[in-house]
Amino acid sequence: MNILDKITLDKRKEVELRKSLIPVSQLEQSVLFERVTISLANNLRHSKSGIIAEHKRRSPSKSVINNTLNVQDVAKGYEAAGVCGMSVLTDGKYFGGSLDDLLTARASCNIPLLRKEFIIDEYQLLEAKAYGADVILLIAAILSKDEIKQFSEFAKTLNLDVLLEVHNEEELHKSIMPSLDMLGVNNRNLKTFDVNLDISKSLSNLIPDDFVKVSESGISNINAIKELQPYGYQGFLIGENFMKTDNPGVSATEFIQNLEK
Ligand SMILES: O=P(O)(O)OC[C@@H](O)[C@@H](O)c1c[nH]c2ccccc12
Repeated sequence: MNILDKITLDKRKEVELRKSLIPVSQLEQSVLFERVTISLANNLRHSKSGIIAEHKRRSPSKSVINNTLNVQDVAKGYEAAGVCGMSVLTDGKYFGGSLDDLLTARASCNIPLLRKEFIIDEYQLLEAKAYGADVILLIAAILSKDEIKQFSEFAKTLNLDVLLEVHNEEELHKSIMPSLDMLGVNNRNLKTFDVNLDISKSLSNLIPDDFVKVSESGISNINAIKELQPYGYQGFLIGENFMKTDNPGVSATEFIQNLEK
């Protein structure tokens, strides 16, 4: 079994337990259900740099990235750096994150927050909303076309932006539908962890112009972004490059200043 199958299998069990612990009616009572969300897609459309900065403590491909930071400082630092949005990993087992991280980030900044999660159930979208997300991620590799449609349409009823992630042409073809806001190309193969920026380049012309194009993973310098911009990318999701430093906010600040120079 590949790692993605394993993560998805574990996630199904986890979500069943979560549902038994916190009923939908309770999630819907969160004050954050009343909050007016901020659109990441809009921010990206109007930004020169288009950086989405991620909070990621560890990953199955890299083990520990940073264990000493706290989410509050990272969120404040990213906001001060002028990022378009922040991605918060909420998977515990493989990435060391939690929904509490999302809530802490929400309490610490006013930028769009992406719940970075392996979504396999509508319940997780209600959680995303209840814990303060503005955007959800849907991963084409683990979802059917019908599920992508169902989850993205449900997200829109909650006023959440939808970022759909693909890694190859087949995933892209099954995914294109009007209920998505952004199309992300993951440069990392989630089954093998190989990273190659050429994937963003080769898929770019197959993505219709009405979606904001986002390039994800393995971006470690501004040259990578300068190379990807001519292919129409307006968003760049960066995790490790910032999180591996002692001060991700300062790293993001310097990165954005150099990029906008
Ligand atoms: O740390 P990186 O290489 O900059 O990558 C960030 C982000 O793209 C990556 O964490 C990611 C992209 N898609 C995902 C899906 C699930 C978990 C994680 C991810």
